[in-house]
Amino acid sequence: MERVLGLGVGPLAAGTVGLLILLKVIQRLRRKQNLQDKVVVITGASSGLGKECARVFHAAGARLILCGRDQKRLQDVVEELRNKNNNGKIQTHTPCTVTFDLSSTSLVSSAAKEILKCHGHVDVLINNAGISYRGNILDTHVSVQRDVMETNYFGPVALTQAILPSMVDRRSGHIVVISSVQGKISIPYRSAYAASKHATQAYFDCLRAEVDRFGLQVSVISPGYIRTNLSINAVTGDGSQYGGEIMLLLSTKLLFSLY
Ligand SMILES: NC(=O)C1=CN([C@@H]2O[C@H](COP(=O)(O)OP(=O)(O)OC[C@H]3O[C@@H](n4cnc5c(N)ncnc54)[C@H](OP(=O)(O)O)[C@@H]3O)[C@@H](O)[C@H]2O)C=CC1
Ligand SMILES: CCCCCCCCCCCCCCCC(=O)OCC(=O)COP(=O)(O)O
Repeated sequence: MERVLGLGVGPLAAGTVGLLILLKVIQRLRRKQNLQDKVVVITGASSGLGKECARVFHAAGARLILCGRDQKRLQDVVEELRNKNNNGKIQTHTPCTVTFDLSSTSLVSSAAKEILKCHGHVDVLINNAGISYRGNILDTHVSVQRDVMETNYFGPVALTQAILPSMVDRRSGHIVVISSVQGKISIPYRSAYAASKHATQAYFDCLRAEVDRFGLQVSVISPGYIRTNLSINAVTGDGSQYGGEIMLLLSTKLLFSLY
């Protein structure tokens, strides 16, 4: 009996592992298939995480709407994607662009109309754009606290609320927001940023609970540190740009040139 069991366990384990791998492959293929022709909006698509998302979703065949404040930078991303060779396996689409400043919430609703005009609806909204802040609370103007909140919190809220009714009407849509570990844990000298991400976490958690009945999905993504331009572009307590890594870069270059 033991020998029979012994003989049976090896093939059974191998078969199970094989089945699990097959399941994973099918799941991955289905996920990719699901993105074919889907209308995906990405804010902050000119740089960092947003640009990387654009590459991945474009390669999966999504119809992208790329957003940011600078048309030229967005157009550069569009050109990069158009020149990508995907071996013809997946049908890709040239992305549209919509340029607007998320911190001017009064402009967001007209931007949302422009977004909805591109393909008539939105399947996935990725609220990614954001800015960082570095400063001591004692030296930070309240206006800076407010500015960070406008971009990181009220901007995504306004855009989400402008797109949401069309998703509810279709009983379909996925809203994603890029928060941060700092949406869960606060660390010193990052008050405005951590506060904006905590607010983001709370708002989108509420939204998830409210729109589940319409079949809509809401995901809050909380990354740790990723090397992008975020730190360089951080605002400081007086509203000026931090640019810390540029200074580090310049001083290293200067040291090398002196040497
Ligand atoms: N990098 C990291 O370590 C982490 C980042 N995150 C989050 O990821 C998101 C993306 O950051 P990351 O890619 O790192 O940063 P980047 O600085 O590389 O990109 C930020 C993007 O946001 C856009 N943006 C900034 N301000 C505005 C505005 N007022 N209106 C419209 N667009 C704006 C920028 O576009 P443009 O300037 O052209 O308008 C740019 O495309 C942010 O929400 C950030 O908080 C979360 C955790 C870790
Ligand atoms: C047993 C004790 C455990 C204590 C754990 C404390 C862990 C604190 C971790 C804090 C991680 C923060 C990750 C932040 C991710 C993020 O949003 O990064 C971007 C920025 O913070 C903004 O960039 P900047 O470089 O300007 O800070």
